[in-house]
Amino acid sequence: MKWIPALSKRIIFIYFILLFLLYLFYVLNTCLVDERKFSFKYFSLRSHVSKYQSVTRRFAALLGYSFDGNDYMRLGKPNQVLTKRLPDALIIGVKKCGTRALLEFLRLHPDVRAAGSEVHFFDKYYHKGFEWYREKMPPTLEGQITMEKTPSYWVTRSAPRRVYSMNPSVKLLAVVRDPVTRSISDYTQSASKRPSLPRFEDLALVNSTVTWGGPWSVVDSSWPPVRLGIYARPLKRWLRRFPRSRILFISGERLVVDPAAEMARVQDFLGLKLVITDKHFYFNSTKGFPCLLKSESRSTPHCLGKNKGRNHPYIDPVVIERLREFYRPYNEKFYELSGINFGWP
Ligand SMILES: Nc1ncnc2c1ncn2[C@@H]1O[C@H](COP(=O)(O)OS(=O)(=O)O)[C@@H](OP(=O)(O)O)[C@H]1O
Repeated sequence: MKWIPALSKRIIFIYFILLFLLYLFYVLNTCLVDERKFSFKYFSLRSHVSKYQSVTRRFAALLGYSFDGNDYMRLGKPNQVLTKRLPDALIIGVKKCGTRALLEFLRLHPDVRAAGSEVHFFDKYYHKGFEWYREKMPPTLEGQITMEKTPSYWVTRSAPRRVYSMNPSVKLLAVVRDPVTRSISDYTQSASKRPSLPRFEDLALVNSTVTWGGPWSVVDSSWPPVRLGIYARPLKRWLRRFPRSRILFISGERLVVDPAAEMARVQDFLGLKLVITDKHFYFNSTKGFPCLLKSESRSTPHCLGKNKGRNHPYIDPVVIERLREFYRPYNEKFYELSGINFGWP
């Protein structure tokens, strides 16, 4: 080996050291990406698995990784671990009351991460299990709140029990709105998909025969757009599982008129620092709704989609009045149960 000059020897030595370090990096990386693969590939012994799991987990923790049941996840900065978690808070309803607006506004907060689309776990996919549900959640850092919104939870009979079994201290948010406007909004959505739908007036009232006065029309409380506005019934079910202090009621009307004030209540309820303020909103007079100056995904001003804030059809005032009379006792009951008088006409 004398023929190799001293400098070249040093270069070859450094080259092998680098090669070894590269190999070490590869092995560690493999073990961080899939610890089972690591254990079987390098030791082929089942008994080694748990031992190496704990070793690799400890090592991963040192590097700022964490194991979420499937993968090791990490953020660029050390000690910041991204993990998918079950929700800490849920927007449980009510359909057509402003649930999307609430979620989009909440997403402006750096400490909130939310699933983009409705997950429907507690109503449709409960049989898939909590691991399935967790997979649907966005990865969060420790201290961040995981959320999702599915308005149909509000009226799903089994939802309160199921949500309770996931986490009895979960925080619940319910947006509510004048049930008459809500019913028209609900109808407008259906009519936009089915233009041949009968008039609102024809669906909201149903003929009933009373012995002393001939045919008479009454409010059809079984028609879903009407039925969903009876907020007191589902609330009773939620209150059987959760104390009232765990449910925040948000006014759909105030969310439009003064979004910053309503969002201040929401942030306080969720234990978040006040970040979302009036600086985030502007009123778009063409749309007739508050829109966002910027958001997590877009740096330019934008409104919610065109399916939010639709023009409602003209409804016969007589039918509106009939609906108001119909809802009045239910609204009173709802004010009593929620502890808030929403002042709906
Ligand atoms: N900022 C802003 N922009 C647009 N729309 C807003 C906003 N804030 C509240 N709203 C009201 O939200 C209504 C839709 O409610 P949801 O999002 O709960 O509907 S859904 O249940 O998810 O289909 C929607 O109902 P319609 O007006 O009937 O479309 C709006 O009145």
